[in-house]
Amino acid sequence: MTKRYGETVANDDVSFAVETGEIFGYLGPNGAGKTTTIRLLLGLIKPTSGTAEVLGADIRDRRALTEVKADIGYLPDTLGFDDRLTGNEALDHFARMRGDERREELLELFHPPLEKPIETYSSGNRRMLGIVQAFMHDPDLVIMDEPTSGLDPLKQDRLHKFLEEERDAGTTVFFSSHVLSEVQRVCDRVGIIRDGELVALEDIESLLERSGKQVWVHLAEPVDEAEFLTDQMIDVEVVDNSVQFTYTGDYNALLEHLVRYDVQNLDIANPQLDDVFKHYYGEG
Ligand SMILES: Nc1ncnc2c1ncn2[C@@H]1O[C@H](COP(=O)(O)OP(=O)(O)OP(=O)(O)O)[C@@H](O)[C@H]1O
Repeated sequence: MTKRYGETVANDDVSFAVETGEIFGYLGPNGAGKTTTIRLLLGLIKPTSGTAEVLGADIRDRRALTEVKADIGYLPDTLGFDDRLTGNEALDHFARMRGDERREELLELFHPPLEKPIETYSSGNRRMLGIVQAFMHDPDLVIMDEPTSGLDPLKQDRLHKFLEEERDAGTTVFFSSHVLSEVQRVCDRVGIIRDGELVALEDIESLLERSGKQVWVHLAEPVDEAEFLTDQMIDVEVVDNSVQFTYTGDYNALLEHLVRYDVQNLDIANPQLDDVFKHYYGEG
């Protein structure tokens, strides 16, 4: 799909598939184009060119999309509730449109103050009401725009566990985020969007694997950069006797290289998604 706003290409020929029963993370910084994709998928805006299918319905086919929406849950970035309603009244409103067979069960996990008007809610309480609303009709597919924003760490954790349970029960989850650690923790696959373009589309494991190892070495003597560094070491930082780098080459070659030095301390770890992310968003 492509979506233009005048000169701005908010989505530039974005193409991906989300498999049934997976948690797909849609990652990118502010303004990258995540909300645009989500609004396109829900038929709230029209693509400039291209199209997509959601649960078999073409997003340009209003009638087909309306039919499948009974099986879709949607958590928007800003909730379109009438603020004068109480939480209960808002949920009643959505229940009349789509059903609410899981309402009570969800309210045990996420419990906004239902008797109060929404205009008095904190952002976390708004988000919780939105989560209950998105799941209470037991949808097959849930699309969420930054679902954890505004939630405290315990509630975030609760949502992550809940999403994993839903996925295990067969629900398909698509959510956008700019929080790398949450995508790394809960998602099966990730699409990374930058300036409207999809720059990576992979399962988390292979994204991390392809991204090498994070190595930290402390030598007995100051590091002689000219002698020590090889082409397979990238993002190098040298401070006195210590050197830190991302290693992308053959592991045996690294070990053979290191035995030539008096190594006092060594740490080799998988990169965090943050480090991977820097490759896509860092300068150059
Ligand atoms: N209605 C609009 N009119 C003009 N430009 C828009 C409109 N909606 C979005 N844009 C532009 O499209 C680009 C992508 O915006 P979008 O909201 O999709 O990003 P995002 O990744 O969801 O960002 P955030 O994380 O801040 O919500 C931005 O440059 C934004 O300014």
